[in-house]
Amino acid sequence: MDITRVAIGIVWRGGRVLVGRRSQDVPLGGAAEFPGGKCKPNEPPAATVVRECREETGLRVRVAGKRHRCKHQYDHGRLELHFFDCVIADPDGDAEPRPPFDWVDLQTVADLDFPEANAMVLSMIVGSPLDA
Ligand SMILES: Nc1nc2c([nH]c(=O)n2[C@@H]2O[C@H](COP(=O)(O)OP(=O)(O)OP(=O)(O)O)[C@@H](O)[C@H]2O)c(=O)[nH]1
Repeated sequence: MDITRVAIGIVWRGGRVLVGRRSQDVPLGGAAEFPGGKCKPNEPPAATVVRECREETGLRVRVAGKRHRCKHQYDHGRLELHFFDCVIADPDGDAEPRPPFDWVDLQTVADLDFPEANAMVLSMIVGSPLDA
């Protein structure tokens, strides 16, 4: 069965991370989400995450490191998810994300309703935040 590669960014700034909300008309509509999306054919996940963060939030990020990789079966398909820790590329520049994305502290993140596949990475980031 086909597996779709997805790259997701945990974008850090001052102990907070970027979180948005999926629109209602897509799979897992209304759930909280980190910026990210499907990899294009032959696109490395680390490149996807930079592209998707820019498209979705308007912010330029750089990858600080790999955080987690997992496979997950949803009703809408089987995914291979690549999670990356990211930071704002220009730390002195504008870091105001485009709505619905916003900077959210980890205590709040832990209480939000994310897609199932995020469960492991959520406990990882709460237990071991990136100092950025
Ligand atoms: N962006 C994002 N997607 C996530 C997260 N967790 C998670 O399971 N996913 C899943 O990963 C997949 C991402 O696909 P997407 O539909 O957002 O991708 P995309 O932006 O390329 O969409 P498009 O097909 O409309 O261009 C969805 O199935 C989504 O449910 C998350 O934290 N952020």
